[in-house]
Amino acid sequence: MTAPSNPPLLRATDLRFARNDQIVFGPLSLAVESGEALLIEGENGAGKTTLIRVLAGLLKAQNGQVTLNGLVATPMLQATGISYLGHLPGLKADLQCIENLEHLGALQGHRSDRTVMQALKRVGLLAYTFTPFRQLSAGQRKRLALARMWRSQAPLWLLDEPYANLDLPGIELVNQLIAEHVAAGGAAILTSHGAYAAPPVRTRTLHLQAATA
Ligand SMILES: Nc1ncnc2c1ncn2[C@@H]1O[C@H](COP(=O)(O)OP(=O)(O)OP(=O)(O)O)[C@@H](O)[C@H]1O
Repeated sequence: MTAPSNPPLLRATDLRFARNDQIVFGPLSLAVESGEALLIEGENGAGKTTLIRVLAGLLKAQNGQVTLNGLVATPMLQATGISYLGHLPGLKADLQCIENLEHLGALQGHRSDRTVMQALKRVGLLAYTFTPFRQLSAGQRKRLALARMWRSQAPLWLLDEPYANLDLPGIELVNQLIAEHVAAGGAAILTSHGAYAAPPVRTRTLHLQAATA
């Protein structure tokens, strides 16, 4: 008798999303398991952001189902199981870097073994600890969003264009963070409009093509 295998961290089945009767993607199915990454590729407008927002529970698909660890996704399961890094980083313009991480950690929970200062150091922002978010460059903002994700307890990371605005060390940082997270049993789904970077881990690729109405 074979041992039952664990369900994937996330499985999407027959997902289809349309706006005003115009299909954006689908129906499509995908899964990501503990210990791997899934790269969603596609040109501008192919629907990558839309798909990742559906997976995060920020948009509702017309058809299909998303499960997390075999359970139908609910807002509660998505809030605890998923850490989402989107184009808008969800950080407060008037708060300092340290205040932003403290605020979000208190609100969303955080790993007890990762302090705010460790997170700022990890992403190369120690010198900006007391700088208000609004004064950060685009790449520094992305780094702060990565610091929030690094402290998160969620096993599944959803990263929308994580390499955008980052210099080469920043791209390497994203890859290292994903590699460590995946090696520790987590999983990551990330989007990219070009295959100019990919995490150095077991990675599956899904190619999205803009749907023609
Ligand atoms: N709020 C919106 N209202 C109407 N249409 C939208 C909205 N957001 C996106 N779209 C459309 O949905 C399609 C998919 O957009 P999406 O942002 O998911 O693409 P993408 O693959 O992430 O593109 P990019 O690589 O440029 O970020 C595009 O045709 C876009 O114009």
